[in-house]
Amino acid sequence: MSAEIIDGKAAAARLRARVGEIAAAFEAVAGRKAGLAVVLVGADPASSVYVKSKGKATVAANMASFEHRLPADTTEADLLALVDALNADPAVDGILVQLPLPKHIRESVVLTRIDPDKDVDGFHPVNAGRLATGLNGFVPCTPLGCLMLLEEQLGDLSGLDAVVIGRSNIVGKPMAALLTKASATVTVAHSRTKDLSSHVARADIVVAAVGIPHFVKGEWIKPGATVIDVGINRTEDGLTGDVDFDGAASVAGAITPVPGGVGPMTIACLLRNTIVAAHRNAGVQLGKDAI
Ligand SMILES: Nc1nc2c(c(=O)[nH]1)N[C@@H](CN(C=O)c1ccc(C(=O)N[C@@H](CCC(=O)O)C(=O)O)cc1)CN2
Repeated sequence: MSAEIIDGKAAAARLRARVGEIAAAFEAVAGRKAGLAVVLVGADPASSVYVKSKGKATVAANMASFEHRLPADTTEADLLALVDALNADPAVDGILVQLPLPKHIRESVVLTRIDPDKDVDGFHPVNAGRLATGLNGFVPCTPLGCLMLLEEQLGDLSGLDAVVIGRSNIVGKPMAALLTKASATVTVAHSRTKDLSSHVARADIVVAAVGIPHFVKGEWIKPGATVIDVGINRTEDGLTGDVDFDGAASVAGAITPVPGGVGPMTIACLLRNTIVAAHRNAGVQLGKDAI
């Protein structure tokens, strides 16, 4: 193995600590804690663990956590009523509805009901539009975490060739927008891309977000490239990413592991978005480069 292993756990711990400092200062000025409401419908085991981790991390970062666990047969109307109540609650700066939702609830209807200024997940079309047009809004946590890891690793990304594999609203599309904003030259590849390996072979940065274990082969990677693996696939062999880690690590310059790479950055960036939301909602100034 020649690649440097990018330690997402350590980067996330640093970001969480920084958010905690800013949140303590916010409380002193605003006279209240910043607040994050997390809503879980049903009892999917992985989602349940993520929601618990979010609550713990929120409290550890000096913010208030409001957890709402609803039964799996909750109606869409009842969930929307809860979102309306959270939108109107001045103690709540950020709202997150854990995905996936049960099949009888329309995800897009629920996500577009969240007040865009409390949408710390960055999934509302208003925030997607803000990101696409370079306006200030909330950026989805996983791609924001990937960008932070990339900038920590490489510094300025301008002029670099980047391939994003996957075009979901949650990761692929916002990741491509963030890399474009950082002046990288971006290719968005997906399941219908012809000759994917030739695109990957040109890339200085590869972001894999396809949801297929070991989909990206080591022999596709350009020597010295930086590889960001967003995949979290539960297989018989345990948790694996979308990249053939051993193969890619033997040629890449740097690579994120799974677990311990991008995943921990998702929750750290959620805290980051929440403290930013709190400052905006309370009209308290936050330095441009504070976080
Ligand atoms: N409303 C949202 N729903 C979902 C999101 C999201 O950002 N907003 N992302 C994922 C799940 N997720 C957070 O919600 C999440 C996924 C993974 C991790 C993480 O730290 N993973 C660890 C491994 C942990 C494990 O064993 O499962 C790692 O990669 O090291 C944190 C958060 C879908 N839903």
